Amino acid sequence: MAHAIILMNLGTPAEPTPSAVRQFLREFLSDPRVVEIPRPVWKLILNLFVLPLRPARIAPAYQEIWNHGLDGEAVTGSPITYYTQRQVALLQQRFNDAGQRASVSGDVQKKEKQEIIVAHAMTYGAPNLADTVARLQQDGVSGFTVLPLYPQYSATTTGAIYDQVAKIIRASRNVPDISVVHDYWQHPLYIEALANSVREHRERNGAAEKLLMSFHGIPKANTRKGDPYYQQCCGTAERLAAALELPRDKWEITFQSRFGKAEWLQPYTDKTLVEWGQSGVGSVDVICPAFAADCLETLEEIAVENRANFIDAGGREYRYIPALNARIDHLAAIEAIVREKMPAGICG
Ligand SMILES: C=CC1=C(C)c2cc3[nH]c(cc4nc(cc5[nH]c(cc1n2)c(C)c5CCC(=O)O)C(CCC(=O)O)=C4C)c(C)c3C=C
Ligand SMILES: [Fe+2]
Ligand SMILES: [Fe+2]
Repeated sequence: MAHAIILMNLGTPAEPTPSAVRQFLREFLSDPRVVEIPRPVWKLILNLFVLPLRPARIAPAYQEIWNHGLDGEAVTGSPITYYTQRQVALLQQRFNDAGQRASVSGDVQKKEKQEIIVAHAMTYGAPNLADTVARLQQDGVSGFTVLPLYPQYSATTTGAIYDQVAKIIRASRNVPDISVVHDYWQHPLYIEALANSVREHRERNGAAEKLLMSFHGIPKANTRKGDPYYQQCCGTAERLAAALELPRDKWEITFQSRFGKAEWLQPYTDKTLVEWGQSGVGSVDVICPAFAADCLETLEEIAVENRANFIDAGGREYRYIPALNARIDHLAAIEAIVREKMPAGICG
């Protein structure tokens, strides 16, 4: 008997080409969890405007981040996949080491010990969750703990993963023993890892005048309808600021990656940086706590596009603090979050 931990993130195109980006966006943007516009209207917009035009515009940005790492990391392929695979390998190692320690100390009888297998899946693109679960079942896995790598719950991200789990359950006669972590926006080890990353960054570069915490946005209407994402982002930001003992005028929370014409969560990251540059803020550190791995939205939109927004508006120094990626304290947080969700009695 074995138990599997599946780390999930959003996904990415198979290649940085317009046709692969189109294929990825078609799957992603067809999910009613992501875009809530009535289906017939959205289908028209998607097929007439978004899919014919956006891939050619976005593919060059994907080309820039492909094989691109921060701090000298030798990233291959799309960074989000690379870092998720690193997280899988390091988490597997942690469970193997813990299992070995338990065997040596005699805590676990050999016959009781369950093998823990760590894998990853992407909500869109490859590898998908259904194929991953089926493959693991063939390898003898009977129980699953799914960790959406989204610290803050949103129906657009974590909700979409619950849908995919529900689909697997609906299609099963002997339904798998499967549980999903709902959120971890206030987990002390997650907050500690974020705070450590800011502290280390400041030790190397000095502290900027302001710390900007930029979260991926969602439409404002989703919050009005009950999506807790906004409140959870604010909760993470306040806890991070408290851990760093930052006075309120030294940090700000903003929302990035607006898509379409509707109003999204505010303040917007790009507008804030322009305002700061124009109003004499000289230096800014930017962290993106909602992203467990660096990806297009951090490496391009934050580290490149928004740097230009700030500098062009008069800002002097702009520093992006990398996502938690494969940091040891991030893996410690992930391990703790998963262990808290795993059924009692499973050890590894
Ligand atoms: C259309 C609406 C979108 C919503 C709602 C949305 C929410 C959301 N997304 C992430 C995390 C990521 N998004 C990424 C890329 C991306 N996101 C959207 C749109 C929405 N996201 C698009 C169209 C794209 C693709 C790029 C583009 O065309 O602009 C990624 C990066 C993937 C990669 O390949 O690197 C991540 C990660 C969160 C956390 C979130 C809501 C909380
Ligand atoms: Fe997104
Ligand atoms: Fe974006």
